[in-house]
Amino acid sequence: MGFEEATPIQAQSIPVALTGQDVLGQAQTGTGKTAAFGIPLIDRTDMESNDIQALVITPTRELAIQVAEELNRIGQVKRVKALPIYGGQDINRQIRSLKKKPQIIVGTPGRLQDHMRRRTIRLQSIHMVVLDEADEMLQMGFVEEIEAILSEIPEEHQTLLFSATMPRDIRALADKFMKNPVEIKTKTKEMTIPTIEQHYIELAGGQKFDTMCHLLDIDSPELAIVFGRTKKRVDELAEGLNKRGYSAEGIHGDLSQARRDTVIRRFKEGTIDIMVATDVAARGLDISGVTHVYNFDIPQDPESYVHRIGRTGRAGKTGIAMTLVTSREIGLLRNIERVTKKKMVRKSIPTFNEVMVGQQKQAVESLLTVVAENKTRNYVETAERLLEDIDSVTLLAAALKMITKEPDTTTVKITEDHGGGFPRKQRSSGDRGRGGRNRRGKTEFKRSKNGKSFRDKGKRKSKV
Ligand SMILES: Nc1ncnc2c1ncn2[C@@H]1O[C@H](COP(=O)(O)OP(=O)(O)OP(=O)(O)O)[C@@H](O)[C@H]1O
Ligand SMILES: [Mg+2]
Repeated sequence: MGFEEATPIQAQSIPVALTGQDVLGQAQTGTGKTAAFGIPLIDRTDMESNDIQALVITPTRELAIQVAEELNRIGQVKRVKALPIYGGQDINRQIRSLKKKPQIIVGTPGRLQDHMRRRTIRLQSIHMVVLDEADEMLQMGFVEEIEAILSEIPEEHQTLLFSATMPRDIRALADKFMKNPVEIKTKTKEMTIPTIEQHYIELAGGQKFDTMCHLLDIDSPELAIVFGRTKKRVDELAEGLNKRGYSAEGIHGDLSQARRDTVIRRFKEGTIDIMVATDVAARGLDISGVTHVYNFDIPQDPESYVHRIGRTGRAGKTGIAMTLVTSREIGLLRNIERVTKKKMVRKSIPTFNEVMVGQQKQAVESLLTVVAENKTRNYVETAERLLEDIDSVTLLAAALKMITKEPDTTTVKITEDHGGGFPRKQRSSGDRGRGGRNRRGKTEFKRSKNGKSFRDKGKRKSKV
């Protein structure tokens, strides 16, 4: 895979996990936790057996796909097969793939339970379980589902639990699901990666959109993720950015899985360079080339912040994170700083002049590239003729004006947002917050005509 040395979390976890002990592993975003649990999983897979031997549970579908891909890369030589099983994908197709005897399943809780109910997945031979982003699954209220899944797994199994954040209540989960876990924490003062520059701008809600555009103009990110608080805002933001001439697409839990897959693919290939997302894309996603993360809306809790900005600055790369915050939300920002033990640098709203400077810089770069290509012969005669009447500075300035993208002022309306202010856990059940994920629990339990539960479907939809 081209890795030259193990990252600290890998160096510390792999030997312990290889002995079969339970591991509770915490290390910053982008430091290779997937391989930290993936290498022991692959190593401890018995190729003589045709059974499913390991189960990885992830909070989102995209993460299930990505983790399965990474496990397949790690297991390539040994020929270990990992299969992602997630909601929104044709279940019959998954049933067919399950018949091909993968040794490892990577799944989201809801769909895993679907397969358990249909008896299309056998968990009786599993001896390794990984909870990736364990604290998020706890936060999303997946504990019951995970318990139900684990109850079908033989008592004798190893559990590996990983995340970049381990809030205190994760202990309860660890106590519930693990046996004397070895706790491995890579030593760092700050919870965030030092190579990510962290900035914030304090502004009024109504200034956010223009400011966002100006930042994009100045920074000209290679790939950027813009996080919005709700699905509706993500839709409006993506649409607004397109109106202003940026190539952006939104991703959130109300879109079809096919659409979500398309957005991720187009973002990875660089067909679009801005992905606007809810927290559905905050965890675990490893997309190279993400140079900037913008929190159009400040996240509700510090963990969410850590994971969101961790989509940049991965595997030793640098990154820039910018958070837009209104004055009434400044408390949330200070709380994030306190928990991450890292101060964000305050920036001011970019001025028109700064935007112009940024845009002109890009225009000059394009111009100089053309100069370097040395293919302007066909234009020389015209240029010389023009220079007879107009002085060179005026002429060049006019050409620059033509190729410079001046700030676009197309009117864009983003619905005012009154949602911020409380951490997720404290919010009331009517709050739309993170896609209504807290509207969960038994009250939503419904039965369809054929007796199958719709509950998971509804829950899953609202969560991821
Ligand atoms: N030993 C290594 N050397 C170099 N790169 C590595 C190494 N191990 C993993 N990577 C790469 O680093 C990137 C980040 O890894 P990974 O996604 O596992 O991070 P993570 O710790 O799980 O992050 P997050 O907390 O965001 O989920 C991946 O592209 C991975 O292939
Ligand atoms: Mg990860």
